[in-house]
Amino acid sequence: MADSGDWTCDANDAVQLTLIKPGEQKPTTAEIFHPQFTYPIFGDDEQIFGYKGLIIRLRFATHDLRTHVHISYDEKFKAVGDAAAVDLNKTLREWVAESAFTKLSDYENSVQNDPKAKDFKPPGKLVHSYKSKNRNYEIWAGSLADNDVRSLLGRAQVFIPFFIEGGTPLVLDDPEWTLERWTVYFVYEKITPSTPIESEYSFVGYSTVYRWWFFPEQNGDKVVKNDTFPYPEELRFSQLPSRSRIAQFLILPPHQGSGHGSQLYNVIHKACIADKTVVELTVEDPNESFDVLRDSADYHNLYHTFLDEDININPNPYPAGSGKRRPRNMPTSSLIPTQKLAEIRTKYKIAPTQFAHILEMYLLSRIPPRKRGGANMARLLIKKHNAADEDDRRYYWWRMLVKQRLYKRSRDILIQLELQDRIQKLDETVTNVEEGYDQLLTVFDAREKGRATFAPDVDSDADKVITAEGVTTMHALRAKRKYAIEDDDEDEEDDEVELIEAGQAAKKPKV
Ligand SMILES: CC(=O)SCCNC(=O)CCNC(=O)[C@H](O)C(C)(C)COP(=O)(O)OP(=O)(O)OC[C@H]1O[C@@H](n2cnc3c(N)ncnc32)[C@H](O)[C@@H]1OP(=O)(O)O
Repeated sequence: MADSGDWTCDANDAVQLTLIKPGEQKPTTAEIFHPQFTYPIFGDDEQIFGYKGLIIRLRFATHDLRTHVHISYDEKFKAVGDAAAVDLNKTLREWVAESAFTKLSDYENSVQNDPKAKDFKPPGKLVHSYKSKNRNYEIWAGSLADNDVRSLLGRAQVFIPFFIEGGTPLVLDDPEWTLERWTVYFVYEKITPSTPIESEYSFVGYSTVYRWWFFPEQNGDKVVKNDTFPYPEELRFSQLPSRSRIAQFLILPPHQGSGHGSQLYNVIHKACIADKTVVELTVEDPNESFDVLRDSADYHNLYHTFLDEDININPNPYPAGSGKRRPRNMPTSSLIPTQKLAEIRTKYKIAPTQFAHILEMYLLSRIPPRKRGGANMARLLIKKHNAADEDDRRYYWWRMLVKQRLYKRSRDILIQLELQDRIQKLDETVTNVEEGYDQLLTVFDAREKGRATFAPDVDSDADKVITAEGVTTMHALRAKRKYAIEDDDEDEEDDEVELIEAGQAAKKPKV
């Protein structure tokens, strides 16, 4: 039997994703890129056995994403006993629609001579237009109950196993009342066609958002009603109070890092704010890159409101003459304007934990860096809220506020620790949180000083940031980013928060 190493190839290299459009004589390649993951399709090792020179090319038409699968190789392993080459057609059929397994010439012909392409418009309604790097983009949105939205999403979902870790494609043949809960946003570049038959639209990315039942807080007595079930026709699930929940969010690799993710997130966020039935925007199992995008967008959206409302930590929360001894309870509502903050959160429809992160980041930004942590810490440990300098006191209270939130969310874990260990664990975690915020703030504040818009201005070179160490890039800062706490703002009640060791990055697999 041949050495298996010779017959095994890296699935991420073997799979090529290609966007194609009509050319002079035959279709040409607009973009070509490789997947980030293939483990859902080919297994954890992301290896394919049984081929030499294997190329699995998935072609997508730039406008409507009609798909084609083409497999080519130099040699295929002849089965010996149980050892046989992976059955690629069978494996891929679980992920790609049957219509993609046609003759290449038929597929190319359908792209090259599609009479509808030149009039193609993305399904749904145009909800936003913007420019990035002097190119024009549009965001369209439609209900999943719309056939055209559903069929385009069906094709776009092929990208999920390749780019969204743990993501699963949506079931598209659910009953209409449940499809109505979903809105799909498509991002397209609007191009100038180079041939008369080419479409003006070229796919960039998409997101799916669904309405998630929100149980309103009951004031007073709860009343059990004897209403009829099923509910009357007029009661639409799409009109009941709900949270909006982002489920899938993808910008294709050739377009990443150009601000499209931020534009798309802001459009979804604005739609939530405008919709009276939506209480808040939440996200299903965000990954770390999505968290950065969301933190960045939410920080910039809230920054000016916090500034206008002069949100800051009150360095003197205790009434004058109350003595040196600190009362047992945290004076939270004297430290920060809790009522006003609750109003801001409700207005912007940001989920509680996410709002707390942004607020903590903002409050930290109001304390001069030289007053935070480091050499100052030893003095602060002794002086605490009695420190002479008000920024020292603010920093002390900032740490206490973060500890308070962490403690509330991690109480079940923390109470199992000895008091000293508990204190130490909380302290380490706050330091870790602060470090993560600090790195983000370097970038966010640099951007705020330069410009400040609701929707991010994506035309300038925001990737370069000046820090104490000189000019660095977003990428370098991102690499240093730490997630100190694993938490999920959407499931406040039953969520277990894990305090993790400093320097350990939390990964949240999507399930
Ligand atoms: C709910 C979910 O589906 S979670 C899964 C999210 N999707 C994926 O991970 C699929 C693959 N990746 C992507 O689709 C994209 O890279 C996204 C959606 C994560 C980001 O979209 P982009 O268009 O590249 O983001 P955009 O250029 O708008 O940048 C937004 C911010 O996030 C930061 N960012 C972008 N990509 C990354 C990344 N890979 N890691 C960390 N930060 C990132 C940017 O620096 C930027 O910060 P700034 O606003 O302060 O400048």
